[in-house]
Amino acid sequence: MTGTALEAEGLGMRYRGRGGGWALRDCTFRLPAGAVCALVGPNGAGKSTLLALAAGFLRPAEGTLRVLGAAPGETRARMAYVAQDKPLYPQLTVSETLWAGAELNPDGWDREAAARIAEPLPSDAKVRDLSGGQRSRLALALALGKRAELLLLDEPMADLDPLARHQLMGVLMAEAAEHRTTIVMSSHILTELEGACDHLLLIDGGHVRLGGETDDLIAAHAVLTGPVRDLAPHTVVESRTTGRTLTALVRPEGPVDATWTRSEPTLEELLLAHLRSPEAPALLTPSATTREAVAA
Ligand SMILES: Nc1ncnc2c1ncn2[C@@H]1O[C@H](COP(=O)(O)OP(=O)(O)OP(=O)(O)O)[C@@H](O)[C@H]1O
Repeated sequence: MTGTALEAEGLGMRYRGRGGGWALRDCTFRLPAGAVCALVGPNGAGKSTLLALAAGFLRPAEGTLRVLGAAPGETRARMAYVAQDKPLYPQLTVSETLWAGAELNPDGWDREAAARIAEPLPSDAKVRDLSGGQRSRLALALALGKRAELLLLDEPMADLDPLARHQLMGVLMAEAAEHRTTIVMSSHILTELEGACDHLLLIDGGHVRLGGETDDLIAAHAVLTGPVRDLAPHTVVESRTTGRTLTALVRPEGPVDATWTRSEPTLEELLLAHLRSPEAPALLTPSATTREAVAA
């Protein structure tokens, strides 16, 4: 195994005052260093909680989370975290914010990377007068300027217009490729993730449902169409019948009978089928499986 960016073992988190409900529970997975990982799941799934735990802003109620090989709080200098509400100092201007970023990161500030992202912003404008999308751009400029090994981005593109989204996604991907930066990015916009992210972590109801390389997760599934009959021995994630035709998304267990018409699911089909079928067993590819889980 090469380096590990994130490794969770039995990770659980509950907020005080929530009547004992778990925001995350029994989460065990690994994310290799250098991965560009989409963190997906419905509202309230636990995505922001996981990112805040990784950033060291929350503490687990149970289990462990290692970030870049250490406890989360110990690696803050090596990672950048852009929270969902993009906290910035409202009274500072854009250029003062970038100046503060440079001052706070004297050893590794990448002025050019930050300036490239912040370039369309009015440099004299106060942060409090920026639009939501402009604030997102400034927060990303700070994150990239830090030249971190790990970027934790909570819905970074949500407020951005399509052109800005496209441009910034390109910058992020170039960053990841050039510096082998690990990126974990939560998003609800599947089209934004498809093609950009090589890894996927699907969380639902506080549990990890899918984890690993996107290509491997897709390859582990098949859409089968044919006359209605038993799908054994395959693991069925979701099936539906229209007249006499059965269509199912399965994890093939051994060869697939040639009487089925078989196709590869799209990423969206894979995710939606799992979200509609909470009883389908979780699947982690080998790269997402922790050492402990392998040993057990
Ligand atoms: N500060 C908090 N206090 C109490 N409960 C919280 C707090 N933050 C989150 N929760 C709860 O924890 C669970 C997970 O929330 P979280 O924000 O991590 O989900 P999410 O996947 O990021 O959702 P979204 O896609 O809506 O941003 C939810 O049930 C939410 O209500």
